[in-house]
Amino acid sequence: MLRIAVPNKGALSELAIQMLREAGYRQRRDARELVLVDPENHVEFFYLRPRDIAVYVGQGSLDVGLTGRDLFADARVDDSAEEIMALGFAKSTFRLAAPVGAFTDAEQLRGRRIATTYDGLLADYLARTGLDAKIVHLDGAVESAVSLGVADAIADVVETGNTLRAAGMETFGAPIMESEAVMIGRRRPDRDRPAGLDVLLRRLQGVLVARRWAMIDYDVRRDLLERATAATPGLESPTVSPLRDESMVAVRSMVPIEDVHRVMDELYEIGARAILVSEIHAIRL
Ligand SMILES: Nc1ncnc2c1ncn2[C@@H]1O[C@H](COP(=O)(O)OP(=O)(O)OP(=O)(O)O)[C@@H](O)[C@H]1O
Ligand SMILES: O=P(O)(O)OC[C@H]1O[C@H](OP(=O)(O)OP(=O)(O)O)[C@H](O)[C@@H]1O
Ligand SMILES: [Mg+2]
Repeated sequence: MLRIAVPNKGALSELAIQMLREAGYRQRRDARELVLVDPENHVEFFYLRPRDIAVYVGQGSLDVGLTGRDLFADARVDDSAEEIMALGFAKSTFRLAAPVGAFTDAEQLRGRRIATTYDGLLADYLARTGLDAKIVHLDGAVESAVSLGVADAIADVVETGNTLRAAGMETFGAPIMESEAVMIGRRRPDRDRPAGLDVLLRRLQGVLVARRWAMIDYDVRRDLLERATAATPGLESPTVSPLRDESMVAVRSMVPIEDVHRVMDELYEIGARAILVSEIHAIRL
């Protein structure tokens, strides 16, 4: 049975569980459940602290796990585990920040104190850039570290920047890491690939595509077909079906969700009518 680690709380947990549900797996209903077996799919889910997931996968206790790229880097288990798929949610950047106006460049942190909950990630960054600074480890709410005098700057997760702004802080220097939820797995030869892993990855890939694409249908005059299908090339090639009115055809194609309205406008201009867009629930490419 494939053993999969899933975040049990925090920013990743609900979205990870939702994605696994969309991929057709059973998920726990009660937040106190620590283990859940999905016998039909031959997988077993272990609900663990997001920070610990890389440790379990790195040690080989579990086959794969959903975690954040930043948490994975922070755990420093790169020699035994690797990122196998980016999952497209919980996107954030890991950045340096300080009270507005305090610093403009990372170089200015030489000899200063930086507070973070991601010591490993920060230490690797400091080593990589040859910056000699002191790391102050905290457990959370690092935005208060500077005003309370335990650090000169912080290194933390930034999404909207609202938390920083509310604390009177700003980012400076280049981002240390672009993060998002990822699937990690133990490094091992292909022949030792655990059963069920390929199915899991194909299903998750399907969810990612279904989230990015919609289905578009429309009717158009045959003589306008070339122009219309140029606007809706789809993933492979649009389906064109005859209509009872032989001067017309029906077209069905996939279209990126962010382009839906622009494409509908374009099709209407070309002369297509009865343009309808529907959601894709699941897909296997
Ligand atoms: N506001 C956010 N937007 C997007 N991703 C986020 C956000 N906050 C945290 N994350 C991501 O979630 C993961 C860790 O967050 P989570 O809240 O689960 O842990 P934590 O904050 O370290 O722990 P805790 O909240 O229990 O102290 C990281 O991968 C991080 O990049
Ligand atoms: O840029 P923003 O959109 O404001 O998001 C970033 C904030 O979100 C996370 O905090 P979380 O809510 O997990 O609280 P925590 O400090 O307890 O981890 C992170 O640690 C930042 O503080
Ligand atoms: Mg948090």
